Amino acid sequence: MNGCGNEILVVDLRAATGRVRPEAARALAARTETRFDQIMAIHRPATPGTDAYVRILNCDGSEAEACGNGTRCVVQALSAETGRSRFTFETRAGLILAEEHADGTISVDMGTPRFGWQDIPLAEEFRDTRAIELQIGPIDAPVLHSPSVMSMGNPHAVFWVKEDVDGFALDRFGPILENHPIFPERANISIARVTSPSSLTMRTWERGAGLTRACGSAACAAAVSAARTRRTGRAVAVTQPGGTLSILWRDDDHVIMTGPAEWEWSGRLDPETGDFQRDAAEEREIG
Ligand SMILES: N[C@@H](CCC[C@H](N)C(=O)O)C(=O)O
Repeated sequence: MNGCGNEILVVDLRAATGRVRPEAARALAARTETRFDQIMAIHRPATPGTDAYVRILNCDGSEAEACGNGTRCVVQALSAETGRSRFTFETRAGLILAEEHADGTISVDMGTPRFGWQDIPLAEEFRDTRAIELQIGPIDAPVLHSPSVMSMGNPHAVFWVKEDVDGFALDRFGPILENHPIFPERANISIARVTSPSSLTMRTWERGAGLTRACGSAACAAAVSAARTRRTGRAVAVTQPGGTLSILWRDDDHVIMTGPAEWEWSGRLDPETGDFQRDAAEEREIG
């Protein structure tokens, strides 16, 4: 499936006992046919009252706490299977509530943002995480500097720019910043530009996945950081190369992300080895 072009393998392991091994994830990611940004592995619920436990893997085999675009894909897959529209998932970041609307778009309650340096986490104390001392490029003329940092369940840094976000070599700066010692658990790195009091454009270098066409949690992080720094209001349309998401930072502090999900193809996977066989059925669209 994909969520705004973020390539997602939704792996149904509810009837299985195993897990997707990191080696299997890397093998799948290495093949053109099964290349992906994240795996959303659906397991039987671990906690009463939830519909599933969802384990999230990046294409480098690392685990992530949150994945907004992938969560919308899981909702659409389970809604197509069950006819239900509301779901509660458990992830490493906690409980996630989501709902499919009549027009096919899906809203995910991404939880509440955290701004404390230990919560993100950062390697050293920063009292104000709206803009931290971090820069890349020549010391006296940095290309990117002073990012807003926060946790949306997973760590994010958002660099604010005034120019077109496509003009920055994120493929070059992304890996350096993702692995900067200030981020002991690495970080998702975004470049964002405010285009109006209610809109942003952005690009993201994802932790464990590299450049992607969209990142839901990064869109939430950028929208919250924009509102927190008084660059925008609390309802923002965030446009990424793969499409636009609506983000609302509600007054109760919860962040609601709304956008599409799209089914592409299916197949059978061995989660131990990554062996994969695509179904004969041709591409179809749900929702
Ligand atoms: N694409 C995702 C984010 C996936 C996880 C991220 N790369 C991480 O390691 O934190 C999204 O849509 O949120």
